Amino acid sequence: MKLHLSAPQSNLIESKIQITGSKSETNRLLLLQALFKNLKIENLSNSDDAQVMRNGLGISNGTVDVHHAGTAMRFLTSFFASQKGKEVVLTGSDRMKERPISVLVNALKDLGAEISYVENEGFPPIKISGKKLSKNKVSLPANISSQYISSLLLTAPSLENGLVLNLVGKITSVPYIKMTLGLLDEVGVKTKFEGNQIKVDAKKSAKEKILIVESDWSAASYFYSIAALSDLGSEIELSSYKKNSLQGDSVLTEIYRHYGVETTFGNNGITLKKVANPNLEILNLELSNAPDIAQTIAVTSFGLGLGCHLKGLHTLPIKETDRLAAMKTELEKVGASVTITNESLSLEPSVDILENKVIETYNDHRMAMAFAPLALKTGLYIKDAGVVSKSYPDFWKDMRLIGLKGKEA
Ligand SMILES: O=C(O)C1=C[C@@H](OP(=O)(O)O)[C@@H](O)[C@H](O)C1
Ligand SMILES: C=C(OP(=O)(O)O)C(=O)O
Repeated sequence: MKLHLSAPQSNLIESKIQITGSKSETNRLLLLQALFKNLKIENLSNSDDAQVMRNGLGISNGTVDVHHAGTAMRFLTSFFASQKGKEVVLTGSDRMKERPISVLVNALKDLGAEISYVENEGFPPIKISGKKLSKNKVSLPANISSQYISSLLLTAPSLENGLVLNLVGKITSVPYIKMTLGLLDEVGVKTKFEGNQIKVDAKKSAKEKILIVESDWSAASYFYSIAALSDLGSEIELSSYKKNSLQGDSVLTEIYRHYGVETTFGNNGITLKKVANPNLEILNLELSNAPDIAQTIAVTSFGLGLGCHLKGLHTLPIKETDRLAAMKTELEKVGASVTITNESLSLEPSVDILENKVIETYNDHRMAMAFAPLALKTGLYIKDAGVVSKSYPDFWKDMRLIGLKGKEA
């Protein structure tokens, strides 16, 4: 589906949006619910990624296809490997077959797991014969993806003696590891994270508990971008968010002050207000702890004609697409001057935005959602706009609530 986006009637935006539950929290809690049957979960994400995670957890024998869902692939690998009697082939989309998994497979094999590669060494699909894992200490690189670490941590309570992880190298996407530990703590699992070592105690059962998933902060980033690109006085209410969030992307509240957007908390949510014009200085950010909002920030900067230098982006090339290369290609299409390295993206200040260009989305929900706010400044086309359902199926419906109409082209 190709959508043509055009500016709303007025760039003074006033709206209230209820955003779906965090995809990251949801996929963690679904796995923990499979280990601790009496957990109840509310405000679950309605994303494709949550759906494939739920479906996968219900399969004991046969093929499990997680499509594009990275956390489902990584989290289910440890789950199946440590569940005696599970015999599965864990596969995904063509892109998923290019997203490396050897760090996790090697760690699980060191713990005694039985895993083999079905096609290419180091990549999905993988054949897993679940078994009781005897060992409980393992080292693994921490600078490639935090998901490998979260995967082992989530499964750790079901191991006979818990688990001790020694993390090698610079730890990336740290807030996601802390989210995992925070949720383990919430269900009563004892954990300790000191230096480069994480310990998780074994736990066979948990008390009945209702866990409420906070709405998705990465999804909130697109409304921050809209607020930044809109007129002074715009006000957008989003729910349901809280101040002491487990999500690292809540750093948006600080980052978007640079663009004149203030955040206030209240009524089980946040209100974004455009209170000032943007700071015209180049925005320098190190985003290794919030990789998923890099695309949003780059487009906001471009839409305001501002320069930015975003680094700490070394994980972007192995996500849904090579996000650095994709962002360079698509931003240059609309007139940006972009420089990328293997871990950074820099934008020169710009004056013109080329209108009615067709933005490719590369099977990446965040390519579609990051570019959508640019419609406040110029008409543009979004190709394969349905990709948003990976994390935010109601995205285009909510864009219409904001006044941003997408017409099928
Ligand atoms: O653990 C998680 O829920 C996630 C971790 C991050 O991946 P990396 O740790 O590979 O950066 C992030 O990009 C992804 O959207 C979700
Ligand atoms: C990278 C992402 O997800 P995953 O790694 O789970 O596919 C994302 O949602 O931006």
